[in-house]
Amino acid sequence: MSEQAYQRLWDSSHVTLQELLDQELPLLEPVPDRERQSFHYRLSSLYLYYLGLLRRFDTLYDQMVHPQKRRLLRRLLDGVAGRVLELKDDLVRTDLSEYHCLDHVLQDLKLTPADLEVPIPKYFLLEQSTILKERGLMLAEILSRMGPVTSETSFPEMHRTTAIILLQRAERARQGRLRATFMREIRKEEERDRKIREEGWHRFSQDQAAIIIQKVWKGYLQRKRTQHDRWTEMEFIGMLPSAHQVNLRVMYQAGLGEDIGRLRQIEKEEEFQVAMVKTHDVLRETEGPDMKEKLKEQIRQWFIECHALTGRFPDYPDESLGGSSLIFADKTPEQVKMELEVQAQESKKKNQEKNKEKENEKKERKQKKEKGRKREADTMLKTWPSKFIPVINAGHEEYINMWKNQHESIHPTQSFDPEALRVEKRKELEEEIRIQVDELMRQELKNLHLAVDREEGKPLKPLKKKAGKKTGKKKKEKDLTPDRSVESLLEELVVFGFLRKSETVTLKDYIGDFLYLGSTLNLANKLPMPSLFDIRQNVALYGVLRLGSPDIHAMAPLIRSILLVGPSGMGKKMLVKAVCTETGANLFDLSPSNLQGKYPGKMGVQMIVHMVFKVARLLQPSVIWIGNAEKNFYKRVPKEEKEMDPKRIKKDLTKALRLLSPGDRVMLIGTTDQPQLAEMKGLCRTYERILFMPRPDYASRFVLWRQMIETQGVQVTQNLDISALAKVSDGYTPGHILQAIHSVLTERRVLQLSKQPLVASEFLGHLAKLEPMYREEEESLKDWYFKTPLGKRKVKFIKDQDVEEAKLAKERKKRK
Ligand SMILES: Nc1ncnc2c1ncn2[C@@H]1O[C@H](COP(=O)(O)OP(=O)(O)OP(=O)(O)O)[C@@H](O)[C@H]1O
Repeated sequence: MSEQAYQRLWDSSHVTLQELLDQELPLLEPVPDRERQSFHYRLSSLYLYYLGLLRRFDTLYDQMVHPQKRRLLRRLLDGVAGRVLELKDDLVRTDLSEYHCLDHVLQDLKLTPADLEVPIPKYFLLEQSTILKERGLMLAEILSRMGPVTSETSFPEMHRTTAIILLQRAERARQGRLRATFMREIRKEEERDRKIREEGWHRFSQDQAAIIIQKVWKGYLQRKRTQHDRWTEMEFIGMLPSAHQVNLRVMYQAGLGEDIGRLRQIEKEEEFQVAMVKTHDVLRETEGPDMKEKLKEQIRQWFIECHALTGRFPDYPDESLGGSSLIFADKTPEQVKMELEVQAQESKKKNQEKNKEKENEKKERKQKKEKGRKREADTMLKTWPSKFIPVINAGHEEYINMWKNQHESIHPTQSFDPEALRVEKRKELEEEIRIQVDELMRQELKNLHLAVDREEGKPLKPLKKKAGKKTGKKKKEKDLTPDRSVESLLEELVVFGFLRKSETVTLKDYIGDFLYLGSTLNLANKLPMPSLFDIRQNVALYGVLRLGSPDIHAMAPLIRSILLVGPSGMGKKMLVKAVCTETGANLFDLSPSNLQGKYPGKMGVQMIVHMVFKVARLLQPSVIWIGNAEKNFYKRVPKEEKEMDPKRIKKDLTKALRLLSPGDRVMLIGTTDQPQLAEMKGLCRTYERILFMPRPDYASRFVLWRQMIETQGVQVTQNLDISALAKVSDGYTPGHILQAIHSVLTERRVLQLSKQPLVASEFLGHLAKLEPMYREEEESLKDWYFKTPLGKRKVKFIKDQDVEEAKLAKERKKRK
């Protein structure tokens, strides 16, 4: 795509953005609970539109070359991503569930399930590629120093004689097979000769022979042609995948174009960086002295005017209040003075009021609890004020003022706009000079106070105590390793196996389809179970988008931990690895089994938790993974695990988690397949979001079979009935399906495929050997989920709805 095409895409994106911003205000108005459905619909459509915008801004930021436009695009991209996260939060509160059935909204907006996929901004990895490489090298170096890895890669030892016997046996078998084939051929030939001898050759005339050959050949040709026509027609109507040779070339060319675009970006960015420094220096030299003098003159004028009006020189505004910039905010000197005094008085009043409020609050809380139940019946739904809308709005305005409809003719080489750069740098310089001038003028004013008013100038007290108190409430973490470098801590964590090298798995590799009947099930008052698509989407939202960018993390609703709950083989570990791959995060392993025998005692646990969280924060983004998370919260520790003492980490973990604040891109991800064994309160308090993963449905199983077979390098043909496989594998997890595929598609079987096509029945034997997930197991997991805080609220909501519907039905009957 050319730069002009990207500009057009940008222009059209802002038309959509404008429409969305217009829809934002009405959302802030509270809506009664009975309008929940329409409120949910509005939220969902906004969410879907923002997702579309996120996709577009990602493409634009990835491909546009102009450095100034890219800076704005980055802000817009982060803003929209943050807004998506906020809307997701609102959706969870409205739906009382982590999963949302948006099929009807998709249908109304003429979108496809692919539009619901959460795009992962490409810059997450591209812009930190060097850091990631360095980190990878450091890890590899530490691992290599530790010596060869033991158990995992080593093979079972075999005695020499046994090995020779094995080889001999294999060789004799090979020779035997060859001889058998040879003998079969000889026997066939003998048979043929015998038949000819007995029956004699059938003599054809030349014409007869020609006709027979033509008949066979023409038949063969026609069959081939018909088959080819049939395939092309099937391809045309989308019943068969199209031949991929064409796609590969096109894809390769597109990829090449994108890479060239990125190289041009780097070139233009470097040019822009040099120009920024140069412009700043030039402006400071040419306009700086004038600016300084002018500013001094204006401030002096303000001193004099104030003195003439109030009889004394004013107090200089403190730097924390904006210094002299406060003076030039289109206000008279009296107004400024009044405002400053009022602020000082207000802060005093507020302190007094606070004490009173605290007492009142206690009383109110009691009353509220009583009223709570009554009020719940007529709750009001509304979205929380957004932190990202102001960012998006500012970006939108900047676009309208500077970049709207700018076509290639204005910046043919995609170099920066020097005039815009000068305006920006001038503002920066003004601010810089203002701070210097403020210092000087503060001194001058002090002298004036002494000389004329004969008093010491009182510096205005900044109103920062309030803010200080708030942050002061949070306990500061005690550094248990103040004298150790990050490198040494890192090395220790690697040596003890707490910091691991994560496998490269992308989120796209997590196969799973959309739930197409969600709203229909909802209408029938049946609770739809989440699909694998929903799970992938939630992991992208909670894990990837939050950890990928510091700007998004700092402002988005804070989520420090998630818990993946599902039967074994559902891909929980795979998702943890995918989060690490997509964001370049470090993977720390604090699973109970990994802690066993390491860092004993109370102090030991405290130290390891401290070290992990400290390094995770310093080298963010980081994922701290706890496998079998239920063990940390066991209701009763099993006898065989008493020695492991899995609960010892619980306290320190919760404490360390609480200390994570916005901007600390560290996420705790727990995985468990037996949450029932844990005590609910502790588990739900530690893990803020619980993502339930039930067994895959038919649609997901269908794509799982197809894609997993294809990733083994096997083209799925019509001989393989995937639908039948999807049907019979109900109850099996993706892990099971993968296992069955691995058992069937051995190297030998893959080589035979051209002669002996793959059929569904081959998989059945292997599948039957695996233990499926039984209904009781699934029911018990579901029961557990509906006892979690969010699950409980959902169940209660459905019950209330049922009661209301029953009432309405009764009333209707009475009226009849
Ligand atoms: N949706 C999926 N798409 C592709 N592969 C999957 C999917 N789900 C699971 N797998 C594969 O199945 C195998 C088992 O997955 P994984 O070990 O992540 O499951 P798990 O839920 O963590 O199991 P456990 O609870 O036993 O630890 C892995 O090889 C993984 O790649």
